[in-house]
Amino acid sequence: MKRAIVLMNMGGPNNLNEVEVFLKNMFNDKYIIGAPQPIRALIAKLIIFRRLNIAKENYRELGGISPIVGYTKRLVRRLQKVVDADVFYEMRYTFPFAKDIIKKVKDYDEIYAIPMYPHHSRTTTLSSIEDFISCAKSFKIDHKIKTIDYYYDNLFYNKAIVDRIKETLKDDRSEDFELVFSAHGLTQRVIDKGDLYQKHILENVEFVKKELKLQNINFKKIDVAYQSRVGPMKWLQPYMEDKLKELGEKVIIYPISFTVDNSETLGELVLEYVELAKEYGIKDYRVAKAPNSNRNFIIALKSIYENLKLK
Ligand SMILES: C=CC1=C(C)c2cc3[nH]c(cc4nc(cc5[nH]c(cc1n2)c(C)c5CCC(=O)O)C(CCC(=O)O)=C4C)c(C)c3C=C
Ligand SMILES: [Fe+2]
Ligand SMILES: [Fe+2]
Repeated sequence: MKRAIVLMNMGGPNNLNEVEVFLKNMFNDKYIIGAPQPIRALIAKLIIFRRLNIAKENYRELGGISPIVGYTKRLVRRLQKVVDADVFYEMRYTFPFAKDIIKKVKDYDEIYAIPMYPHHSRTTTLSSIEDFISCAKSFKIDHKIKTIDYYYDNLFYNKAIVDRIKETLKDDRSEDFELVFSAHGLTQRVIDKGDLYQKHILENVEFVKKELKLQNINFKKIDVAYQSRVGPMKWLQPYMEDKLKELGEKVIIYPISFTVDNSETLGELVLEYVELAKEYGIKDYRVAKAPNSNRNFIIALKSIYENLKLK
């Protein structure tokens, strides 16, 4: 029996020339911009016109490549060591696309497509799964695919988060710090139409709180805020920019939407918001790493795969 695991993520530019392709593919996704064609293509053009140079500058500061690429490749190598399947990754908006990986795995007996999104959203999980399955259909192998909608309730995934928070705290007293879970934002409109993302984020926070309590780690205060707002629409609130104003002198931010570090974590949270934090009088501002190749996260992915095998 030949099995393949395919980790599915959003992607990020592999070099500065790919920034435009990344944004173009993202904003032409009907799950990201809800408007019908040709209005969607027009909106996409407009956003790219306004955003391309800012985005390029952000990626230049990160070394000309999205951090998502390296962290994903490393995760693939680490997972490969503990499973009886060949591990691949594919990206929704940048190379390697679903079609590139489907070509490699088409002769496998079973294909386990695991989203790198722990929370369900139509804009991320559904978009990736639908794209992967539709591509598999064109190769007549869609019946081989098993997938999962969300796993924010997985114990080992939550333990990985607590590991990262502890690493960020180092030997300092948790009671002196405020912990803020930063989630990637989404327009309020998408949520009002029934998207599960915010519900899953808030439930995830409760799972982490439970694990923190079990490990006897108590923070001064625990909060949730939303980052990465783009455009004039109303997004999920509170916005991270506003939340930072309310905080005390010692803060740990945990990037809860992500399983691997990317431009939103190492760029926006680490490089951009640190400036705002200084301005608002935060003296000790720390950002936790995403799970990446954390031991407990590898166990989580392995357990998701093993459970899917039984289905
Ligand atoms: C309408 C716009 C966007 C929606 C909706 C959205 C949802 C969403 N995105 C992620 C995860 C990531 N987003 C990343 C980058 C990014 N996202 C948007 C816009 C929307 N995201 C933009 C314009 C960008 C590019 C960066 C910028 O110009 O500011 C990334 C990082 C990719 C990388 O290169 O490292 C991730 C990851 C989630 C989880 C989500 C909804 C749940
Ligand atoms: Fe995004
Ligand atoms: Fe952003």
